[in-house]
Amino acid sequence: MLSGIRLDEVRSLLRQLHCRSGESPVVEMKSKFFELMLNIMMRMISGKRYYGENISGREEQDQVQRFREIVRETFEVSGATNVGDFVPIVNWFGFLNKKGLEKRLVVLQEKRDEFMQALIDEHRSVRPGRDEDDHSQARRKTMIDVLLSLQETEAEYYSDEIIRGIIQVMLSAGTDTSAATSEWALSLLLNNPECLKKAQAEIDAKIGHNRLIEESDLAQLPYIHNIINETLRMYPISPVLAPHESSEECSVGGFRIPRGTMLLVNLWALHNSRELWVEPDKFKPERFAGFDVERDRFVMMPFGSGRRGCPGEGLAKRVLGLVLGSLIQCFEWERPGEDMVDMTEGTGLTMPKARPLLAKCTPRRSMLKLLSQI
Ligand code: HEM
Repeated sequence: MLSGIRLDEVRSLLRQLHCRSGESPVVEMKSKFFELMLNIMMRMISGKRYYGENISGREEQDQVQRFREIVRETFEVSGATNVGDFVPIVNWFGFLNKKGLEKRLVVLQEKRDEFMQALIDEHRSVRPGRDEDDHSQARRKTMIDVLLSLQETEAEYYSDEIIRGIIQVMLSAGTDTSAATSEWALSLLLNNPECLKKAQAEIDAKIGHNRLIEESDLAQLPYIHNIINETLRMYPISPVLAPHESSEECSVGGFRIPRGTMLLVNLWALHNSRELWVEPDKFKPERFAGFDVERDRFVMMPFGSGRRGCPGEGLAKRVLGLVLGSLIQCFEWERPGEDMVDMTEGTGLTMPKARPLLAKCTPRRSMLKLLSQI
């Protein structure tokens, strides 16, 4: 669903990277991935893009500025881990600080609500015409349109408040996560050029140079999947998953867990354990060739597991495959100098790289004709 939007946005990134003639070949990729994921998500939600080309008009510019401001503040506030959430006694000492953060969150939530409500109202006033044929309706239908149709039949559940909540959770859980994973993956490939060559060879053999990769090609590109899995194993975006709470008293690994206890799963330790993985600190996408999703379910779970596992897993894997596959198909990627890419982990809501990735990007000769046509 909405795969045309994802393809269009990835092609816009390819165009940007190609049309840099005269500029340095070294590109800062962190912001490129983040803006790409935000554009993909907002176009699927509302049909609008807020970064890059094709943004014109005074009113549109104002809306863009407001959206970017909200995004900046959201990630700034959510990146500020509040230690008191995990160790409540700290709140006794940092009471004033906590109040300050809470106040910022309340003000930010008001701004977000106002922005999202305006989008919902706009969609409500221009619903896809009932006299349009099925094909053009499907083309124009955004997630807000779908949620508003559900509101017509299940008004109590699909209230505007719930729709605003769904938009917000998709933006905060579904953009930074995919952007950061793309950045870790490309960084790992720059440090392991033999894996990059192998991925390129797979794409050349299965897709060739006469057309660009599409999502439907991903099933034929197992090595790209292996790269994504290996990246998520080594650099899981939520290293301790989201905090869970026992709804009943239970037992975990022989320990009695009272009802209402916060439980953090140390995913990073599981993914990097020497007992479970051979040479866990080495980037070896090949290790996933014989991976059995069912058998190895609790050894590798970058998207969590069970009822509260990530509902965006399928979408994330499709987007990551399309983005990485397209970048590898169209460009040669190298480190800007002799030094290895610094893989130090930073702090934040989703585990970011401490230093944004700089990469040398040159269009592949065999892809120049196609790149000049997009
Ligand atoms: C590489 C990309 C992504 C990774 C690694 C990831 C990972 C995770 C993890 C680890 C959790 C917590 C699961 C748990 O505690 O058991 C989670 C929750 C969630 N994710 Fe993702 N995610 C990604 C992309 C997405 C996308 C694209 C969306 C939406 C379109 C999304 C929506 C959500 C939501 C709504 C939750 C909360 C689920 C709940 O609490 O019931 N995620 N994700």
